[in-house]
Amino acid sequence: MSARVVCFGELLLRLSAPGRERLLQSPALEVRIGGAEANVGVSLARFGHRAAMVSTVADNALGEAAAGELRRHGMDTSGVRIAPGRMGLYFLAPGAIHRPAEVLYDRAGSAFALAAAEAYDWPALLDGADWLHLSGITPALGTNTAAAALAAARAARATGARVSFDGNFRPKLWEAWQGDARGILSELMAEADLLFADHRDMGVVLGGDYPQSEPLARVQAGAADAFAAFPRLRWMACTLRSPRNVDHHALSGVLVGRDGGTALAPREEVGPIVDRIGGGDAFAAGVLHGLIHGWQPERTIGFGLAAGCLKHSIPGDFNLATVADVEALVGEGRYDVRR
Ligand SMILES: O=C(O)C(=O)C[C@H](O)[C@H](O)CO
Repeated sequence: MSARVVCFGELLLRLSAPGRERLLQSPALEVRIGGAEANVGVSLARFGHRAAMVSTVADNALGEAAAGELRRHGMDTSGVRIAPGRMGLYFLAPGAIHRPAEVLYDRAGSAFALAAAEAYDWPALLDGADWLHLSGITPALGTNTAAAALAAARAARATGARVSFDGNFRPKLWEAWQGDARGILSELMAEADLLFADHRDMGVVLGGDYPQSEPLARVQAGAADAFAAFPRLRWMACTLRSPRNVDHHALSGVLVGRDGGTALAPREEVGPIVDRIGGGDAFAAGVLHGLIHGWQPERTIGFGLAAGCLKHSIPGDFNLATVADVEALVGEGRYDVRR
């Protein structure tokens, strides 16, 4: 079964230090294309869905390369606008062992951030869409993108498409313009059918405090608050991440339904990590894939977690795993050489 999924967000160039170096430790930076919503779209395209990107890129070679990279991985970019301005950048030092990864954004005033909400013709862009996927990064970029994200979500409701929203709270971006994260994120979450968020996101948005010591109980308490606050919401999902160190994490996944039913994917040891950026987006694409297929919650969350784990083995922001790769990890003989 293939669905049409429209993803709306900024395309970024990621400039990372080679290997495990610190930024500019040597005079080289590796360039990749990323962006949380595009990462979800590429993964869904690899899973066989009709994934379409809606964005605005700069009218220069960098913008063309970013859109081209999505096409290379099977996304429809006919909804990507080209406008004067610059591409957003982020610099990454991936860290190692006890030195955490560092992200430095350089995206203020990008062509995407400057695009007015009215630049997007949502009824046309969402024509035939089964799902719209958004994240909390887009509204964190300023008033234009916050208005555009809300217009997209409301248009999706009007056309009958479901809305998937990943909280992706990025404090540095909200602080840069003193945006009202709580008010804006809660307006967006109110439109969502599916929310990727944990108790920390719910703390930011609803002000809740989750003193439970057990991680699953905290997530369930956050989910209960989300379902009470947002009547449209049907599912909430998140990963539970326990870092052993920067290069090795234990990951599990949780999917909570409005009826309170909780499906838990058992913990996986993930390490040594090759590249964790985009792991949450790969998980989101995996969960969406399961929901599109109408799978039972246990199968859906198992697939989502396996997709997220596989991303940690792949350099760059995109999860290039196929359905067969993910199913091989969920199944027997997961580490056999495939020949
Ligand atoms: O951090 C951002 O805003 C990005 O979109 C870059 C990465 O692709 C993203 O964080 C991965 O989820």
